[in-house]
Amino acid sequence: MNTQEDKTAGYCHQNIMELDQVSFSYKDQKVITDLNFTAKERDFVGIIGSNGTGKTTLLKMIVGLLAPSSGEIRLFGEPVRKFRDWERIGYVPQKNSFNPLFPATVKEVVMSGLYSNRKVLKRMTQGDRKKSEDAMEVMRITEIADKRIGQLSGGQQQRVFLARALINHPDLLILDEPTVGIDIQTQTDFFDLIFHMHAHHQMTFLMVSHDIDMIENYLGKEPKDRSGGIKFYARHSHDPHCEIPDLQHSLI
Ligand SMILES: Nc1ncnc2c1ncn2[C@@H]1O[C@H](COP(=O)(O)OP(=O)(O)OP(=O)(O)O)[C@@H](O)[C@H]1O
Repeated sequence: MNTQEDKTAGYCHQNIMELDQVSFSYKDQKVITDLNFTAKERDFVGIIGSNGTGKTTLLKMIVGLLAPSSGEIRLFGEPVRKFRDWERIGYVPQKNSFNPLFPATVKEVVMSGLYSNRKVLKRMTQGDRKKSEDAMEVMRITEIADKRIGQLSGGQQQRVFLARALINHPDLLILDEPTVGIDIQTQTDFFDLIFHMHAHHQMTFLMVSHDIDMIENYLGKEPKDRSGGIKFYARHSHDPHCEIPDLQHSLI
């Protein structure tokens, strides 16, 4: 018989992202072969591998930008090709960089996260504005909200993309080498912030990184799984009551 604690633990450990015998080829070049892995709710998964092992390709498949050649990927239990609940997912792709002449402001880029992934533009509500203000405050970009994105430094731009990914309070945050081109202090602040979010929020993270020291410090020295050239490091955060503080909590 299940105790209340078992039920709570089950609720906190749902499968968020499953790779089931996933393979991928670009034309004749086989990049990923029979990959299996499951990320559970509140896992922080670090994905490590040499250049060209297919990490970015894997993330693109997970967010539905590429389809596997064979096998299946499931998000929240549903095959990606049928998945429609994209607001539950935040994605920060690799090496975002804007043409300096790109006219959008920081605020506009952050707010565009509300309409990501196939959602038709609609009128801005008071609630939307509040979400945007919260996300900018968490990423400490409120002061530069009216600046043009193309005029910011690489580190500031990265914070803007993170705010954009966070605006819908995603259950799953997917980051592709988020600290490339960012100075050491900003990298440290960034990792402190996302590790804090992992520890205190009901969020799951998938992060590709070449920063093996940072991965090992937070996720341990032994990968949970490996396949081809890709290693998956993982750490689970879990409190017995599965409480969800609001996003502003991350400021503290
Ligand atoms: N659009 C594409 N068309 C053809 N081949 C591609 C394409 N994108 C990537 N590749 C090839 O697929 C392989 C895997 O690329 P991918 O970018 O997924 O690797 P990665 O592990 O993310 O590498 P890195 O650590 O350098 O970012 C590489 O050999 C790359 O050249």
